Amino acid sequence: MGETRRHSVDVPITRTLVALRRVRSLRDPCTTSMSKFASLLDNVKWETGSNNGISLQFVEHGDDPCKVDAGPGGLIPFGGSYSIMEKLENGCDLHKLSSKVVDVEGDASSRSRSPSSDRSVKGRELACNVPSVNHAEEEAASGGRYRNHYSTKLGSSVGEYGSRLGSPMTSTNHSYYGDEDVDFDNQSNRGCGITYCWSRTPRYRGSNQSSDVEEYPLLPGNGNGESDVTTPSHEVLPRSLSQKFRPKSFDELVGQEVVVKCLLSTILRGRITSIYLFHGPRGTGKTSTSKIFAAALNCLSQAAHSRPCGLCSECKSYFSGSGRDVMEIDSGKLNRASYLRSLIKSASLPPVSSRFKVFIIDECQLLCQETWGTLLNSLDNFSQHSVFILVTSELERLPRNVLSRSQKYHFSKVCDADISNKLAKICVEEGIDFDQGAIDFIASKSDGSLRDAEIMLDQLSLLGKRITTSLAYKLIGVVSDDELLDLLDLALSSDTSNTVIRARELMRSKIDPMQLISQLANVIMDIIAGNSQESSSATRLRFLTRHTSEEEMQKLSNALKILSDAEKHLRASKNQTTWLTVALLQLSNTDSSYFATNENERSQRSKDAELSSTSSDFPVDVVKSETEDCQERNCKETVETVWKTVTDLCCSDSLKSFLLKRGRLTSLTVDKGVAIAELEFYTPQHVARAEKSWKLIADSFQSMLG
Ligand SMILES: Nc1ncnc2c1ncn2[C@@H]1O[C@H](COP(=O)(O)OP(=O)(O)OP(=O)(O)O)[C@@H](O)[C@H]1O
Ligand SMILES: [Zn+2]
Repeated sequence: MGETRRHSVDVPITRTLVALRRVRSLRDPCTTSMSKFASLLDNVKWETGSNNGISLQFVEHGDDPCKVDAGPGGLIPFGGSYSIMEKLENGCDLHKLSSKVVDVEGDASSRSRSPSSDRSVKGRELACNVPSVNHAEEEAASGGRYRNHYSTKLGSSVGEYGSRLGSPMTSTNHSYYGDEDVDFDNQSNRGCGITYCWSRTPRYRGSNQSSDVEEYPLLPGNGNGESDVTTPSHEVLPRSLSQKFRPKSFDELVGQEVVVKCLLSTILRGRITSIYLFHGPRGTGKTSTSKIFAAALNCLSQAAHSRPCGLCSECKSYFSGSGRDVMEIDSGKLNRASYLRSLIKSASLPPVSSRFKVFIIDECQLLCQETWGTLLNSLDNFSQHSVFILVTSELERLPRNVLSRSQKYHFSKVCDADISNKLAKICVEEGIDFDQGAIDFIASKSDGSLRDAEIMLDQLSLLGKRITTSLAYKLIGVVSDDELLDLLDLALSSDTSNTVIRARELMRSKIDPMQLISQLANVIMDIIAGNSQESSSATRLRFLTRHTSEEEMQKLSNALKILSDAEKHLRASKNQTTWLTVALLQLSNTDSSYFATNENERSQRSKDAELSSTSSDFPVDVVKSETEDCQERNCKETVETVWKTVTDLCCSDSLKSFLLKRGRLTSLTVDKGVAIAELEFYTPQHVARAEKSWKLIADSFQSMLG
């Protein structure tokens, strides 16, 4: 015991630790939907490394262990009438048209329903505004056909945009889908960043484009000093299912019943306030709702509950993109002083031709403090007819005084069943063949975001085949429930080597550790909650029959605890594959002491960890000295588990029992593909014996670490 020797042996590993890299989780709100599929590519890249190694260090127990260091336009208003747009399309000179636009504006502002001519309107009341257009007549003339038109198209016209039941738009109107293009186009054209909503085309910016907002004041050309630029039109087709199926009426919004009810009631009662704040998770319909609400505010339909009707002149001009009183504001640009000034000026003027001038500020969390301050200070100067709709998915980033002055609407995650229904409808409309299981699976993986679900469906539909569950599994990069249950079964049955083999197989080829852990946790929760009985596969039934006893249920709930603790641990770890494997090997325990919660145990472990951390200098992802977090929790037990696994994996029984009896693992360090294991033995003889078998021991470590 007095003598201490340490031996370091480098053993090449043939592969890198595949799972060191993490694919962003499907549940990560910042994840763009396309990136969810990156795991497929990642796996390809990560198969190639071969220059890694395991280093084993043999140390005899001793008082003085000697250390061996190994290194490791303005609202470019549309001309206001189709005649002008047509002229523009035909190559007419824009500048010559400006006087015509003013004329049109003049007409518009003299209409009896225009609030600009009704300065006595108090508050923001809707009810008294009688449309100058005979709505019933108009409906008879054009709209009566509208719904029928849609229903005849349903399911029959794949690829024909706008063929949507209940939509306020005509099927030939493509503009709705184009608005995202418009924004993009604005940016690429250095435009002012403000667009009319639902516009049909990217905006014409005039011949001398400039990013200076003063050249594109937010003022329409209605005699109030507002700008008069119109745009030529070209059709913009939807680029994705989610663009194509953006809801255009309250009816079409999925899963936001409370919000819809409140907003409809607001419209019915005519109690319109000046700031609305739509917040909630991404892809749940906030932006769509802001547009629908903006349209509804100006809709001329007598039947308030059916606003926006899609048929009146206001709706038509809005949906066609020629409306001038609803503006989408680019939050980034609004931080510019000149741009902000223009907006404030515009908001203080009455609408051009509609009841309300609506400013939709999407991603408003991007506004800086000064911008908020200026906006709020100017509120009193704003027209009674200016309405702001703020949209954000990061409520916590908004100043408190903004929150307190807004009417807030929370958009909740859309439930899986609603998402499934919507996807199924889209498939029927688009003529896409699908398995219900695949649709349900997509819904369950979209974390309440209908947009994410639609994007997944879109991508699967590109394969041109029937959308099956296994196709969905492959594309989304997750493992099937059956595979999960198999793995869980092995882990719960203490089948160490097969657990390790199966887990590594899955993580190598299909899924990253964070995702695997979250899927395992979900499957366990389903089983505990008894949600898994319907349409159970043979594997599931087998699993259920094997794990029904009270003790098994206890194991499952401990497993859940272990996995949830391990997930936190994994987040901070560079070697996720190893630690997930270690966590899996703990699942067969009937107590959840692996990640102990007991304070005494914790502090004892902490001491152990500190002690052991003095025996190595490797500043990396290491059991003993990794992070305070790790030290606090479970270093000792983790090391013990790793050691047990490694010995279990030894192919020689005598070596296995020798290692278990005479030696122990004191630390394991993994850094940049190099693993360093530090072993202790009772006597120099044991060290010598272990040295003779170093290759076998290294092999076991290699199997364990992948
Ligand atoms: N509640 C919903 N009802 C119907 N469609 C929805 C809903 N939520 C999202 N969608 C679909 O997702 C697309 C994007 O929705 P939208 O832009 O309104 O979401 P969002 O909540 O504003 O997202 P973000 O916060 O990322 O801007 C829509 O075009 C639509 O196809
Ligand atoms: Zn209308």
